[in-house]
Amino acid sequence: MTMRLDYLSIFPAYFDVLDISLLGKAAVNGLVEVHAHDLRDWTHDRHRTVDDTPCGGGAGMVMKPDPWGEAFDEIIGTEPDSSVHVIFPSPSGAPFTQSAAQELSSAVRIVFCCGRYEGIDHRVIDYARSMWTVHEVSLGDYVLNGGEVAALAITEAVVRLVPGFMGNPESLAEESFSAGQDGLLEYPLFTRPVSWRGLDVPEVLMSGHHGRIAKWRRDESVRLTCERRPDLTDSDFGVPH
Ligand SMILES: CN1CCN(Cc2ccc(Cn3ccc4ccc(-c5n[nH]c(N)c5C#N)cc43)cc2)CC1
Repeated sequence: MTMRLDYLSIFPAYFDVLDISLLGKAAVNGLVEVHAHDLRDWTHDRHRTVDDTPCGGGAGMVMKPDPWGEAFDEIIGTEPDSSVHVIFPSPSGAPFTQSAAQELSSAVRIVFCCGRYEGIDHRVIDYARSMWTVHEVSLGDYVLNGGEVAALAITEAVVRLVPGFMGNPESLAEESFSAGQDGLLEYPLFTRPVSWRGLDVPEVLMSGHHGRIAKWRRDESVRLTCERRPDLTDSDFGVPH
């Protein structure tokens, strides 16, 4: 089943990068189909205007609803369809998580609505909710200038989970935030040479003793998680929930 990805933005060139690397290969293999659209193609004035001043006053500009509505009609259609997932990256969105990426990896169609300025007229989101499955998501607690970078990050997190995308699906099982790791951060990784600029690979990893190696890796994951992500640990026992 091919996953269709659409990107609506006033900077559609952001998504040219999706033609390279693994994502480009997935497109070639027919796993994903990528379409980037310039929102200004649905404006009708000489200046191709997409923004206006905020009702009620305030700083900056707000994206007008009209171009979004006309773009939706042409790109998605005018009939409700809950199988279409419409993603609005937003600083006020719910934190995007690995489980959200996992859920979206089985979607047949995802449309990314990349806002700019101070954001998109809220009626656009309300309309989309009346038609499709809408996700207002945030990458994290820092401010970006628009939704494009978030759309690229979410795309990579989702598409790499699509069956057939990753050459070695086993590598997905051992990742941070994936269910199999009990919510722990990944342990430190090493490869050859064994000694590099006076720094050596931990001896246990060269011992060939799989039990000791597994214990060292688990201990390192717990240590790192307690140090860097106490929010993921249970303070009573120092281990993840
Ligand atoms: C009255 N004030 C009240 C505070 N706001 C705050 C504000 C609103 C928009 C923008 C710029 N912008 C426009 C579209 C858009 C989408 C995503 C993101 C985004 N930022 N950080 C993430 N993790 C993001 C994601 N994902 C930013 C975006 C910046 C700051 C301004 C108006």
